[in-house]
Amino acid sequence: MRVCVIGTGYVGLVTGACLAYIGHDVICVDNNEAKVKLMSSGQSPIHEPGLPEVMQSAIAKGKITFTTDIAAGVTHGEILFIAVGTPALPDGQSDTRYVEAVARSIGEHLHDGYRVIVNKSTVPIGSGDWVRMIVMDGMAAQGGSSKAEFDVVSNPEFLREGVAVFDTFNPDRIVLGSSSDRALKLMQELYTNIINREFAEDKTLSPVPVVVTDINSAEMIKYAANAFLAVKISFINEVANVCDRVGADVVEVGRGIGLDSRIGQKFLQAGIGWGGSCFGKDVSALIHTADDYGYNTELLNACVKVNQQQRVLVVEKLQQVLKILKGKTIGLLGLTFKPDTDDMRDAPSITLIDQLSRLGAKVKAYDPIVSQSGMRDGFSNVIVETDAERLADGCDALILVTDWKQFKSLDYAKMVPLMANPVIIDARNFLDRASLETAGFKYVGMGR
Ligand SMILES: NC(=O)c1ccc[n+]([C@@H]2O[C@H](COP(=O)([O-])OP(=O)(O)OC[C@H]3O[C@@H](n4cnc5c(N)ncnc54)[C@H](O)[C@@H]3O)[C@@H](O)[C@H]2O)c1
Ligand SMILES: O=c1ccn([C@@H]2O[C@H](COP(=O)(O)OP(=O)(O)O[C@H]3O[C@H](CO)[C@@H](O)[C@H](O)[C@H]3O)[C@@H](O)[C@H]2O)c(=O)[nH]1
Repeated sequence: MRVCVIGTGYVGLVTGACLAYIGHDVICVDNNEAKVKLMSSGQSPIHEPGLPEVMQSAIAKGKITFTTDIAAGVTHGEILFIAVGTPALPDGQSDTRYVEAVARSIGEHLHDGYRVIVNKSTVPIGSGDWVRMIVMDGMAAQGGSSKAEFDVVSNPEFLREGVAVFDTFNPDRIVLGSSSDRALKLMQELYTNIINREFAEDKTLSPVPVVVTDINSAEMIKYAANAFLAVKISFINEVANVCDRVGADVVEVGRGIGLDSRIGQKFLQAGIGWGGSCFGKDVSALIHTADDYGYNTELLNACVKVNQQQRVLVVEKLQQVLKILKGKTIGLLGLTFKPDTDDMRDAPSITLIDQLSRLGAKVKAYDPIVSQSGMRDGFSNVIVETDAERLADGCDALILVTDWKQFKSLDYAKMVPLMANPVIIDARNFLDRASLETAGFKYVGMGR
């Protein structure tokens, strides 16, 4: 099928490349010229395992092209995906201005035929009708000459960064929200190979469940899923804080409760709290939507508060060991919000850098992906080292911030003599306490 994906970030590029890989004819549109140039040469502007291979294979087969020309994309696609960012505004509500610009532009370039316009971006509940209205406005701007027809579908995305390609070929479910049978039929056809697990790791599994529902419910499913996961993490972090006080080990507790099939083992890793581009903004947007209707989301407010406290708690643990942080050098192991990505949006490391700098400490960092030049404006005070031993050199403490798997096998014994003070705060409960203590570290975990 002919597909156009508008917005080639973590979601749009992965979606476009994977759909092209399975045989669709895809045009990816982005208004960032430098990105389009890079992608056209087969390179991915983001670090996402497996993505360059999928892109290059699709390019070699002539299944995907990249352009800044939205008119070309809109003319080409039977299915038009909107996959631009919806970041949070300062008051917590979703900033839908990029979606609006794209929807208008689609309308301005829709001249004839039938299209399915898909909201892939995470958009506030009610955006389906709003996008329809904006597209119609764009079409009206053609002066009544447009003969095009279209339907809007909500098809929220559930991929995780770092495993985005895997998640696209092995989804837990596909959600389709629409009142149009015609549009729903085309969407099911688009995803047939994925539904039948033809590109899945385990091809013997039964087909991917497809949740066909109304647009509002589809939009709500996305927010509710992220909110539930954020609450689950805040819950285990709260349990960890009680464990710290009573002398229990939250890792054991998580294992013990997670074996209950009603609870499940996943998302029970206590630590520095959740971060990333989605949980914070999506929970805030849901809180904001509820507030628009006069409803106070007590549980979600608490989930956010626990998460904010959890980041600060790591600094408090450091203060308990070192007492004064002014004049101390602290080394951060990891900068990205999670492993296997280059994404630092709402990363806990940023809060740590702010807090530690405010308290007068010097901050150094080492991350397998983020280099000194990759640090965004405002963080020039952070020295990004090129390996973990250089990081340890002269530090009064290390904080394990991101659970990159290569951090498990660092030569910690070699790092101890390099440090002014061999302290490590394992803010993810990721490392082996016994071997670090044998190496000479004072080990501090989270809730254990
Ligand atoms: N990142 C994730 O893991 C994830 C997962 C599920 C859902 N989502 C949702 O998907 C959406 C996109 O997220 P993302 O992380 O991929 O965003 P992103 O910021 O990485 O990418 C957005 C892209 O859109 C482009 N863009 C902006 N305005 C444009 C325009 N007018 N025309 C063409 N291109 C334009 C930008 O240049 C950028 O490349 C958001 O709503 C997000 O909530 C993200
Ligand atoms: O037990 C856990 C699991 C995760 N995290 C943290 O939670 C955050 C989010 O992790 P994860 O969900 O793996 O990453 P994302 O790529 O942000 O994916 C989430 O956000 C996406 C954007 O909406 C959704 O598509 C995904 O389904 C949803 O998992 C990260 O900071 C993790 O370190 C924990 O602290 N403890």
